[in-house]
Amino acid sequence: ATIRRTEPTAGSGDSARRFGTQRVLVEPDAASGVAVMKFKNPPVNSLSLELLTEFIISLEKLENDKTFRGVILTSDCPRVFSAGLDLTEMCGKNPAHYAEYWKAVQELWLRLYLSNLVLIAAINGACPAGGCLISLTCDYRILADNPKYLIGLNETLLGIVAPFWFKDTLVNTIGHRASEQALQLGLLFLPAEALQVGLVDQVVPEDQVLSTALSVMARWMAIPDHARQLTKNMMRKTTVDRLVKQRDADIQNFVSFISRDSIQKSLQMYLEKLKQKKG
Ligand SMILES: CC/C=C\C/C=C\C/C=C/C=C/CC(=O)SCCNC(=O)CCNC(=O)[C@H](O)C(C)(C)COP(=O)(O)OP(=O)(O)OC[C@H]1O[C@@H](n2cnc3c(N)ncnc32)[C@H](O)[C@@H]1OP(=O)(O)O
Repeated sequence: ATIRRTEPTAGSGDSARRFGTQRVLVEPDAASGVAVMKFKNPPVNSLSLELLTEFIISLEKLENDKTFRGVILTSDCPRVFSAGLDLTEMCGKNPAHYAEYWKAVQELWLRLYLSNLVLIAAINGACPAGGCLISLTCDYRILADNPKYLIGLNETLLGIVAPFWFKDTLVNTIGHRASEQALQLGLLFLPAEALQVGLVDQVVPEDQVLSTALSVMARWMAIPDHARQLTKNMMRKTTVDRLVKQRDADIQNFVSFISRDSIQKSLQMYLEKLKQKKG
């Protein structure tokens, strides 16, 4: 993927020179040190290998540019933040592909979860499974108050199982008992329920998600970076190390689990159901 610069937005000067890749738009504002990263992989921002790769490249570019201290993650696709992992990457492929794909999923989580940036999820659409995981890696989550925008780790509804580091991320956010129930039942929470259980930090009207994210960002960026980053690291490093210590085993575990005929069948059936739903 190549990073492309696009023309500055009207009346904004250099600080808003947008850049990004085909599937990840980056709207940087150097003056405030905040960049907005938008997933743009229509129709539902499914986390394809390409999107994961482009996301990692764009995130790394922002992390390496000391101008930026905070990033807001949001969607350029209407009604959907992200539909989660791209199911077509996990069925009908070969073990080598599954391994490559899962390594990219791990990489995205590792980079986001321990990022030195302030990360705020401006959730402007449905946020199941992998989409929910991305929002959980952020420091703060704002969800649009729309009953269609469900959020949760619903893997069991597909007949699959969220891996331990998905589980750990959820437990770190909503606690063990709430996670135990949410994961086993594959719960997708309504905005008010997500707020109540602590899955999101704020629920606001749809047209206030981004402005709210910007004002929350200002509050987080008022904290001296070094102190905040060391504190974030203290809170999250044990969780991250659990995966780092067994990354290859986790990949092998994924490949053997996802390659099972029974799992392939349930993923195919789930995809078919998604397509019938429209018919
Ligand atoms: C012990 C454990 C060991 C190892 C680990 C084992 C297993 C791995 C664990 C995996 C973790 C997985 C996490 C995941 O993210 S799996 C993906 C789960 N995602 C979902 O369940 C969401 C499915 N999608 C939806 O619910 C809806 O699409 C929606 C609410 C997001 C949006 O609804 P819309 O009505 O707006 O859009 P649709 O008509 O449903 O979809 C449009 C289009 O997109 C296709 N599509 C939707 N979601 C996905 C997806 N996740 N991947 C690929 N494609 C997707 C859908 O089929 C439609 O396609 P067509 O236009 O009909 O071609």
